[in-house]
Amino acid sequence: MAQTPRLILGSGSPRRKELLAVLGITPNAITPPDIDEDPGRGEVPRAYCARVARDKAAAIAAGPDDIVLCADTTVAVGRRILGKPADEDEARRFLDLLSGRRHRVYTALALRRGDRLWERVVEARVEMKRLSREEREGYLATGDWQGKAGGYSIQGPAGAFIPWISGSYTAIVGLPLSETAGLLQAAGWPVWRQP
Ligand SMILES: Cc1cn([C@H]2C[C@H](O)[C@@H](COP(=O)(O)OP(=O)(O)OP(=O)(O)O)O2)c(=O)[nH]c1=O
Repeated sequence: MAQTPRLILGSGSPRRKELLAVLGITPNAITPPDIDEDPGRGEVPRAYCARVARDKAAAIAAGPDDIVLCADTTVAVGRRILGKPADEDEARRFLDLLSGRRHRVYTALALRRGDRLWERVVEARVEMKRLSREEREGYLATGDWQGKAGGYSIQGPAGAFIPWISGSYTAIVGLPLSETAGLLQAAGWPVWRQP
């Protein structure tokens, strides 16, 4: 029987580690990628997100038989890309943009094993209620916006601002479990191995 390959989670996101753990998967190593996440000129959100996930997977050092799993989550308002806010002011501007409207959240997966690559982009739609000043400032004061694409996290206190989603909840949190399990299996990781 073929040996189980090593799995490297190429992500410093605690959410991605926790979501993998939901599948009973503990990676053999966790290596946060160090790449330039600036969007290129004219780059549209979906293509940007896919490209960043691919760049992350390419940047992680791994053996030829290791599986590298990387992801990127991007919030999009029309053609506008909202990444992780640099500071509270930027988070405030993002929330003002998102308040009272629907936006899209893309999470791109990139799995690499040697020179083979498996990719998926998962799209979800999210509605944020119209925020009062008190809600916005109260949320910003929690600090939960830090390190979150679009300046909010649905699994945190900002969940109180999200009355409706369409698509995968786990994709919004940062790792779509259905597609992740599918790609891991395609790359040779026994997700449903019997103990
Ligand atoms: C929209 C949204 C994003 N997020 C998070 C998921 C991602 O961690 C983060 C987007 O940044 P990413 O660049 O996708 O990931 P990261 O920098 O946290 O980690 P790494 O690149 O090392 O994998 O936003 C939530 O946790 N909840 C949400 O509702």
